[in-house]
Order: sequence, then C-alpha cells, then structure tokens
Amino acid sequence: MTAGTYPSPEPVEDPEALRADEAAYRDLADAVRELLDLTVRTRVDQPERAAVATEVRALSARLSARAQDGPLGLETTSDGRLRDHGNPMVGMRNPVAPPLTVRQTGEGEAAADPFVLGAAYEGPPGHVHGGIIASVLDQVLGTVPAIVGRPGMTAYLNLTYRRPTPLGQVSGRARVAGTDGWKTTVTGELLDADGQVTVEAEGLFVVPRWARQYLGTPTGDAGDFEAPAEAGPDA
Ligand SMILES: CCCCCCCCCC(=O)SCCNC(=O)CCNC(=O)[C@H](O)C(C)(C)COP(=O)(O)OP(=O)(O)OC[C@H]1O[C@@H](n2cnc3c(N)ncnc32)[C@H](O)[C@@H]1OP(=O)(O)O
Repeated sequence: MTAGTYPSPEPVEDPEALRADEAAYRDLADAVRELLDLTVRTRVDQPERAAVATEVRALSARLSARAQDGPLGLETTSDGRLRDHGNPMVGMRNPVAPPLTVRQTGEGEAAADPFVLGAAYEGPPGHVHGGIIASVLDQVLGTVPAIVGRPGMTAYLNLTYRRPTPLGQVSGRARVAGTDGWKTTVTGELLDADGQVTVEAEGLFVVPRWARQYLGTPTGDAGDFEAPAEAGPDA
C-alpha cells in the first residue's frame, strides 16, 4: 500500500494494449521463474553453468537498458485498476512469486487457488521453508481485510506449524474472525496436495493511520461501513 505516492509511470489508455503489455510482463516472469527453478536443480557440468551465467548476465544488461529506479509500489492505470506487480507472492512481474492467485470465496473469505511450490522454496528436505509459508499466509490472510473494505498492514501473524508441508501443490484459505474499528482479525490455513491442513494462522491487520482518511468510518462490522466521504474519527 502507498498513500497514492506511486502514480503509474506509464498509464495505458488502450485496454487491448494494456492486456498485451501485461501478458508480456507475465511471460517474462514465467520464463525467469523457470530459470530460477532450473538454477536450483541443474546438474549440467561446470563449463556449461559458466556459459549460462554469461548469457544470463547479457540478458540482464538488455533489461537494464530501461529500468525503474527502486520498487514498483502500487500503480494505478487509466483503466482504474490498482497494480502491485512487484509483490513477491502475487505480483505478475515478479519471478520470485510462486505466483499465488487469491480470490474472494464468500463474504469475508478468500482462498489461494492450488499452486506449486518447487525446489526453490525448499526448507527441510522435500518440504516447504517455514518463512515461505509465512509469506504465503500473510498474503492470503492479508487479502481478507481488503475484501471487507479495511485493507490493513500486518500487525502480527501467528503461525502454528502442525505438520511439515511437502513441496508440490498447496493451497490456502482465510476468513474474518473479528473486526474492531480499524482492526481486522483473520484466521486461515495452508493445505497440502491431499487437502490436509499443515499450518494454521491468525493475523491482525490494521489500517494505518495515514490510510484512514481514504476509507469510511468503521462501524465494527465487516463489510458494513459508511461511505468514504470523511476521515475516520482518529485518522
Ligand atoms: C490489496 C491489499 C492486499 C494486501 C495483502 C498484503 C499482505 C501483506 C501485508 C504485509 O506484509 S504488511 C508488511 C508487514 N507489516 C508492517 O510492516 C506493519 C508495521 N507496523 C505498522 O505500520 C503499524 O504498527 C501499524 C500500521 C500496524 C499500526 O500503526 P498505526 O499507527 O497505524 O496504529 P496504532 O499504533 O494506533 O494501532 C492501531 C490499533 O491497532 C492495535 N495494534 C497495533 N499493533 C498491534 C499488535 N501488534 N498487536 C495488537 N494490537 C496492535 C493498537 O493497539 C491500536 O488498537 P486500538 O485502536 O484499539 O487502540
């Protein structure tokens, strides 16, 4: 989130052009993600690895011919969408992102469609790194307050790792557990390919003071808030 300090450097007026532009960014990230995975898993011999490293550096030089200074932030486009393309969990431009697709599944509920965590996300042998799991659940749980109109920053995220999560297909889900003004408590789980819960999470998401003026006054009930005409009581 930003306070509107990251206007799009390249607003696109033509929706077709925007779609094509975004598809090309997504394709580049997909290709580099494949490279990341194979960089971890490759067993080609040393001279071949050295040759590939030289080629990859040449490709980086091509991309740096025109690159933004610093992070992407949250961009707005002329089609009215917000874009967090650099996000390391869902960002379409980010090859580090698995990527996750988090969707609203009901009132105050969200879920991450099944996605694959491969060799690049390994912690314990054959299993997902605990910090990666925290990132995934931060994103899945963090989407829920946004769905109910209270997009907040993570104040805390408590995780209970019930069992190791095998690498491969995983999914996630989350829902509102309670709201209190600018604060939303969310619970959620990570599930393995068999649908077994491996990790449980509870997070508190708080609309930061600087963002409250852009939202309506909270009434305390998720999804039930006043129009964003005026700042909240303690903004
Ligand atoms: C489309 C969007 C999708 C988003 C998905 C994103 C998922 C990823 C989210 C992140 O990763 S965010 C990055 C990690 N989090 C941070 O960097 C947050 C750092 N902390 C802060 O910026 C501030 O501490 C915070 C915004 C959480 C609160 O600061 P504020 O100055 O805005 O509010 P304040 O300190 O007055 O606290 C507001 C309320 O929250 C309570 N609170 C804050 N931190 C708490 C805490 N840790 N535990 C319990 N309560 C807490 C605080 O007591 C108070 O309660 P009351 O209103 O009832 O008095």
